This record gives sequence, C-alpha cells and structure tokens, in this order.
Amino acid sequence: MATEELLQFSVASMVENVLQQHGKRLYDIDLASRKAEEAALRRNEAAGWLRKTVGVVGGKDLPAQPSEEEFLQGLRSGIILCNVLNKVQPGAVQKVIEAPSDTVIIPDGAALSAYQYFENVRNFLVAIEDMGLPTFEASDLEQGGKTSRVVNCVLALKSYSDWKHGGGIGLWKFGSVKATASGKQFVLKNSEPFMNSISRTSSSEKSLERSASEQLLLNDFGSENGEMGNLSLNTFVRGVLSDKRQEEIPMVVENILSKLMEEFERRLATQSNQVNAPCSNGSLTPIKSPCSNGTLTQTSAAEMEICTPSTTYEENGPREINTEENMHTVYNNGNLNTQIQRQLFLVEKQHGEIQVLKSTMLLTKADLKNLQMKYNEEINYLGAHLRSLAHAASGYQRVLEENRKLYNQVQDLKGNIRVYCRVRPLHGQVRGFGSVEHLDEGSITITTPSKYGKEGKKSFTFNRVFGPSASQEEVFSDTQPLIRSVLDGFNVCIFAYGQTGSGKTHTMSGPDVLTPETMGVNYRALNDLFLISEQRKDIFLYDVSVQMIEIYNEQVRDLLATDGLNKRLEIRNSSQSGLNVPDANLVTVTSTSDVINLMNLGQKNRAVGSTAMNDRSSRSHSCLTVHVQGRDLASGAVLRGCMHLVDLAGSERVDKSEAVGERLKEAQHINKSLSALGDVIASLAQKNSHVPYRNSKLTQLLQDSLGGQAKTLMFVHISPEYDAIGETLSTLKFAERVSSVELGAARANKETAEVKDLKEQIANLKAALAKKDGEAMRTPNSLSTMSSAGSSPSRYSWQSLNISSDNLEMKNSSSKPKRRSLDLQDLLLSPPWPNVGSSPGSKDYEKEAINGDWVDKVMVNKQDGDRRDSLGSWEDDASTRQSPDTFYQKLNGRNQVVTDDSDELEATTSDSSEQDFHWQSNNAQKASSIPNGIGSKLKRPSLKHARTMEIKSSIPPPPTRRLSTSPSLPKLTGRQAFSADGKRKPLSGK
Ligand SMILES: Nc1ncnc2c1ncn2[C@@H]1O[C@H](COP(=O)(O)OP(=O)(O)OP(=O)(O)O)[C@@H](O)[C@H]1O
Repeated sequence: MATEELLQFSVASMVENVLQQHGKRLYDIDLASRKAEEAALRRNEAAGWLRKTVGVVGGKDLPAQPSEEEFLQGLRSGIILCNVLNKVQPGAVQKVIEAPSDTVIIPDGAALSAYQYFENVRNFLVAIEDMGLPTFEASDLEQGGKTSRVVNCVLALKSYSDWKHGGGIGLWKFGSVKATASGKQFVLKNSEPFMNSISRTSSSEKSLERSASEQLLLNDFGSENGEMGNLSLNTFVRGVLSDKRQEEIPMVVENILSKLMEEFERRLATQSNQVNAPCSNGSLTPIKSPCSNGTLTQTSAAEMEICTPSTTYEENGPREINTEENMHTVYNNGNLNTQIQRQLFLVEKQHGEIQVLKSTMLLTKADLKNLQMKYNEEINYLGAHLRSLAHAASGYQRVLEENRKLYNQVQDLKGNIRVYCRVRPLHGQVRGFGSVEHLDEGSITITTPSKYGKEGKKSFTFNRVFGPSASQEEVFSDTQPLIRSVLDGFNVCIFAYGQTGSGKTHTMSGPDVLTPETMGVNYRALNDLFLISEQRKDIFLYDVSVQMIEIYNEQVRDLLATDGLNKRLEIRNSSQSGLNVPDANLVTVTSTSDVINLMNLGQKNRAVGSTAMNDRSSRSHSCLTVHVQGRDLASGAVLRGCMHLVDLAGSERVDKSEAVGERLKEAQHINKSLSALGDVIASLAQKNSHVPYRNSKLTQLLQDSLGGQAKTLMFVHISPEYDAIGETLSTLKFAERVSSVELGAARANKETAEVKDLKEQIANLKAALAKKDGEAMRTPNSLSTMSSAGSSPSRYSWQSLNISSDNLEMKNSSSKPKRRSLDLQDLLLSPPWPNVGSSPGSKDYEKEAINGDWVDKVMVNKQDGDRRDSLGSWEDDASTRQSPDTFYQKLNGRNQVVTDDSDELEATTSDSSEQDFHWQSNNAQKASSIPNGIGSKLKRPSLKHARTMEIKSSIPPPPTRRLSTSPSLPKLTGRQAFSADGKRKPLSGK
C-alpha cells in the first residue's frame, strides 16, 4: 500500500507546496527553469546511455547533449531504440529495419523513413509495454512531441538494464534517479533521514537492491499525481540548492526540512481532525479507506485511524511511529490482520463508549434543561415574591406614614403636645452619633456605655426625630402646618427645651451668621405667615404684629424696649389669645425683613453669657409672640391667632457649667423655672385639678399654651456627647411625659358676624344704661340708689361711661377703628415706659387701658369666664364686676384646668386680652401689601434696619416720651453686653 494512499494527501505535493511557499519565496526558485534543467539532464543521461549501449547507429551519432529535437530526431527511426532494447532484452524486437547505408540511394528516402519508423517504433513500444516499462506514443517522436515521455521510457529501460546487470534481485520498479554531475554532496547534522533518503536514492543507481517500501517511498516522492510531475524530490531539492553556496546549504536544508516537518504534522493533524470530526447529523464522517482489501470502502473515522500511518496501538496505549516504521509494521510484519482486528476491537469499544457518553450527555442535557426550567420557575417565583414584598414594604412605609399622620391627628384632636426631638451634631470634628445608638423618623435609642445589653439602651418615641444632619428647613417643614393654623385663628406655641448647649437657640433663631439656609424656626414661621397671608389676600386681610420678651432671673422684660434698658414687665394674666404680657411693645410687621430687624433687636437685648458648656449661653427664656388678626373680606368674620415662639434657657449642672457669681444666680433661676415647668407638665399629665402655673414666671407665660386650647409643639434637644448622657436621658424622659399631656382639642378664635351683632347689641344696651346713669347722676336719688346697691359707684360709673363712649365710637367706626402707631424710630429713642406718661400700672395707664375695650372684652368673653369663673355671675351681677386687674388676679388665683363645655359664643370668642384692642384698632393702618422675602445673608443683630420700621402701640406716646437718648441712660443690653464674668444690670422694674 502506498504511503500516498495511507495519507490523505500527496507527500510530493506537500513538499512542493512547502518548497514553493518557503523555498521559492526564500530562495527565489524558478521552477520552470529547474524543470527544463532537469529535463535536459535526463535527456543527456538517456542520450549518453543510448550512445554507450549501441554506439554509432547508421553513421549518425546522438550528440552528447542533444536538444529535444536532436534527441527525437536521433530516435525517430526507431533503430536505436530497438537495438538498445535488444541489447537489454535480447530478442525483444524480432526484426529491426536498419537504415540503408550511405551508399544505397533511396529514391524516396522520406517515405522509407516513415515506414521504418513506424515498424521499428511500433515493435519497440509493444516490447516495452510487454516488459511493463513506461511507454510513449509514436507521435511523441515527432517534432513537438513529448520528449519527456520518450526520455522517461529510455531511462526506465536503462534502469531495468542496470537492475538486470545487478543480478535482477528483488522486485524492480522504475523510479531511479541518478545524481547529476552538478549535484552537490553534503552532510548535515540532524538531517540524517533526508540524507539517507538521498543516499539511498543515489545508491539505487549502483544497487537495485531496494526494499519495496523504499521503492514506494521513492515512487511517492516522484508521484505522477504530484505537481512535481517527473521531478524527483531529490532533483528538486538539488535544484533548490544548486545556486547556494556550500556554507548556506545546511541552513537552507534545515529550514526546508523544518518547514516540511511542520507541514507534515499540520496535515496529519488536519487529517486526524477531519477523521474525528462528527458529521452534522452527529455521526462520524465516513471517509474513503483503502484499507484491508485494498479497495476503497466507506468506513468510519475510527477505522480509518488504523490506516493512518502515524499512530499504532499497543497494549499500553497508542504509540507514535513514523511512516517508514508503519510501513514496516503493515507490510513486513505480516500482522496486518491481527492489528486491524485489534484496532477494530478498540474502535468498537471506543464507539461503544462514545455511544454511552452520548446517551449520558443527552441525559445530562435533559437534566440540565429540567434544572434550568426549575431554576427559571424558582427565579420567577422569587421575583414575584420579591415584588410582592417590595410592594408590601412600600405599602408598609405608606401605612407607617399614614399612621404617623393619623397619630398626629389623634394627638391634635386630643390636644396632645407634639414633641419633636432634635439631636445636635457632636462638637468639633468628631464623627458619629455619640450616645445615640439609633434613630428613625419617630424614635430614638440612647445607649449608656457603662451599662450592658438591654439595660444600657433606652428608646423613646416622639412625633418626629431629627438627626444631627437635619437641616433647618427639614426641621421646620413639619412645623409649617402649625403656622397655617395661626392664620386660621388658632393659638400656637412652639418652644425649645433641652440642656444648655444642646441647640435650642440654633433651632429657634439659627447660628450667629444667618443665611436663608441657616435661619431658624422664628424667621421661617414669620416668613411663612407672610407667604400664606399673601396667598389669601383676596379672602382675608391679615394684620401681623410681634412682641418679644424674656424672663431673666424671674423678671419679665421687654426685649423690644429701645431705651437701652430692658423694660420690666408683669405677666398679668394668661388669656386664650396668648398675650400674657399686655404692656410689652407690640410692633406691627408687614414683611419678613421687618421681623428680622425686630428679632435682631430682641436677640441683641437678650441676656447671653459664657459658660463652660456654651460660650454664648442664653441666660433667659425668650418669647417671641406673634399676633395675627385676619378679617374675612366676604363675611366680615374676624380670626385671631397667636403664636408663641419660646427659646428656653437651658438646664445646666452648675458643676459642669462652672457657673459662679451672676452665672450661678442665673443658672439657679433657670433650673428653678424649668423644674416648675416639669411640675406643671407632671400635673397636667396626671390630669390634676390643680396645676401649679404660678410657681414661676415661665409657667405663667406658658400657661395658655400648656393648659389652654392651643396647639403646642415642643422641640426637645439633646447633646449626643457621652458625658451628657445623664442630662440627655432626663431630658428625653421629660419630653416623653410632655408628649402624653392632653390639652384638649384646639379651637379657632373666630368671631362671626352673629357675635359681632351681639356685641353691638350689648354696646347699645351699655350706652343706654350709661345714658340712664348719667341722668341718675344728675338726680341725687339715683346716686344713693346705686350706692345702696353695694357696688363702687364711682368706679363702676367711670368704667361704664368710658366704655359706652368707646363702644359708641367703635360701633360707629367699626370698619375704621382708631389706632395709634409709633415709628420704630420712636421705639428706639423712647425712654422706658415707667418713666413717662401713663405707665402700665399707674392709675392713668389703667384708665387708658380700661378706656379701650378691656371691659368690653370681659363682658363679652364668656369663654374666659367659663374657663376660670362663671361668666354669668360676672355679667349678670354688676355688683361683682371688678377692675381688670382684680379680674386677672382672680383668674390667676383660680388656676383651673380648662374645660370644654363652652357654647357657640365661647367657641367663637376667645380673646380677652388687652392686645385685642390693638387688633381691633389696627385695621385702619393695615399694610396695603405684605411683602416678604428673606435677605440673602443677615447678621444678627442689626439695628440699622430696625430703625426704619414702624411700631404701633396701643397707647399714643405723649410728646414728653419722645426723648432723645439720654447719655445718662445705659445703652441697649444685648448679647455683647454680657461678658464672661456675667455682669449684667437688669433695669429695676416699676
Ligand atoms: N443642629 C445644629 N447644627 C450645627 N450646630 C449646632 C446645632 N445645634 C447647635 N449647634 C451649635 O451648638 C452650639 C450651642 O447651640 P445653642 O447655643 O443653640 O444651644 P442652646 O441649647 O441654645 O444653649 P443654651 O441653653 O446654653 O443657650 C452653637 O454653637 C450652635 O451653633
């Protein structure tokens, strides 16, 4: 079996390819010229041998190196060919028609020649064919015939002759080549196989003893199928090397050989891949196999492997063998059948295994698909589950939010004090939350490092909890609804509570440098008031005015006093309108900037001192009171809302704050008042009948907000430092108690048209009564009648008369109530109230006040009466009527818990304060527009703007009040006025 047949590619063509791809490219071989050269060499060889064998024929000799034509011409008669053949194989051509001698004249030489040619050539070719040698066509001897075939035939004959001369041992097969004269002999390290091949090939010239396999190899290399045609590998290689220098040859040959090896291996690998490659239908590719019986059969690749010469199987597995060895295995050992059977068995076995593998693979595939399906199902299920969970979670969040709102609403309905907790950031650059372990929207957990486990943790729930990073805006956002309430006629109290340095002033006012972002609740609340009132301007006409007071060392002082000394005030009575300090300056404001200026003034006047806990510690409780009166433009109904914005002084442990001297005194007052606040809260929480409001000025001030029908919000502040944990816990416990206090549902202070009518009727009656009184006064009898009634005639008459005239005036000009205003300039330059004119508390002042509508209020405001006394007895029994002072004293003395049993009138009249007078009289000077807006950056305090503001006062300042600032009077006291030593001189009161 030829190697070419075993291999699925032609070795010759492969060699040629390699030589062409690499040899030709590297050494620029001109194949055509090489072929021509080779053809000439062979021709010369053939001619030489013919000459040598038969000598000169017919007087004509073949040239030693004939051209093609010369060669053909010499042989065209067939005489030389027949003679040579007869020499090699005697008798092969029975009759050779010799050429006529030179002496014989041939009349038609040409015709004779043609005949001779035909006979001789035909006989020669027949004999050659019989011998099994390569033949050619007679026409090949003609001009233009295939010389190579003729040369091939001659050389085959020569080869045969040589073989015969050599003893005719073994099989002969044509294929010998002879080393040309120009062939260079060389020996190359590592090129033994090739050299062997060449040397074997060369020696074949000398010895025809050659193994069949060698012969086959030679045939293979000279395969007619290959593109090399008749060129042998040897010749071809020689051709390639012919123009190389001796020293270049080893490298060139090595390169060619390595390329050959590469190519050989590549092709073997490709063939092996093709053999093993499964068809598209999954079966193994059937390929042509010349195995076993030598016929081409369709067989499997596995079977084909047996025929692949590169691999053989042994017990211990496959072993690589070279082609030659394989040929020996196949042809020389004679074990082909056993081998094939063994390998067939192996193939069968492997086939079986492949089948098993296939089915396993199919099973695995099915399992995988199954798994995939299950996995998909699981994923889908999980996805759906997750979606439902997410839905539930968002629903839960919504429910929580809803719950919080509902909870707040319930609290509103019950009148609970709302409590918002705010955690100050840790001081300095310290990160973290300190003692705050956890906080969320509505709860906070404090951890005590010294305690372990549950013991060390305490949670508190509030309406809202703000962490250290909460902005001023966020903190205010939840407060906004309360601001709206004020405009709807409710009383609101927002107060900041917490230990010193925990951020109360920060929340209520903001830091020292104010920007729109850092402004505190006070500014934002007022700004909102203006915004909403502007939005409602087509429905309501609002008046807004403010007061600002402080409680410093148990003295109430007017922070808007501009005399340089803080005016000392009295908290005379708490009323539902929330005006607890009737004689404090009340300033009408029409824009946020007005408010800012006023608050700056107030802050400047406020008592501030430096302690170890806070270098700008507020040493007083401050209260900014905002009064809002809105008139419904359509119905004429009047709404009165009031808002207290209270920044309490912080509780402090004097050992920590290191307070001494003045600071210590302040601290004691602060702590005492806060403890009084605690008592009030505790008593309210327990629903005690007696609530000790009077124990401190602070509780007196907050009485309405804590015990009345106000909407109250407490911002409780905590410092997250670990060393403040004690204060933090007690603050939060206090706050928790505050949040449990139920105040009762808040009510709007709305005065309907009906109430107005009633008021007017009362006023008319009063006027009629006064008229009667007047008449009676002129009659001695009537005076004695009144005296005998047991009342104080002078006072009563005085009141009645004044009231009646006032009421008449009010009635006649209800839409244009009288009002007196004071420029801020006046306010800033005015001396303290007590020093001039009719000061609060003085008789004149009292008269003036009463001359307003105090009595009117007292008489019509049943609610106050109901709450604290019986309005009926007050109205019905004139003998029990008292002066406003007495009335306040009486009310304060009672301190009863608010009840809800008021009638329509009670619900709609809520104001009994002196300040209502201002409201009623303020309409005429209502601001035509209420601009608002907060300056971009404001410094607190700033008096500059404040001087341009308008201030309204209930009592017209007498000319004598307009004093220029006296150099003898101390300047305004403010934050700057307090040095670290705490020296501050409060103005002595009246
Ligand atoms: N939320 C906050 N963010 C940033 N700084 C804050 C915050 N709260 C408070 N501070 C700062 O902490 C310091 C103390 O705050 P603040 O003066 O408001 O405390 P306080 O409770 O009013 O103290 P005191 O009762 O002594 O008057 C200030 O410098 C203030 O700017």
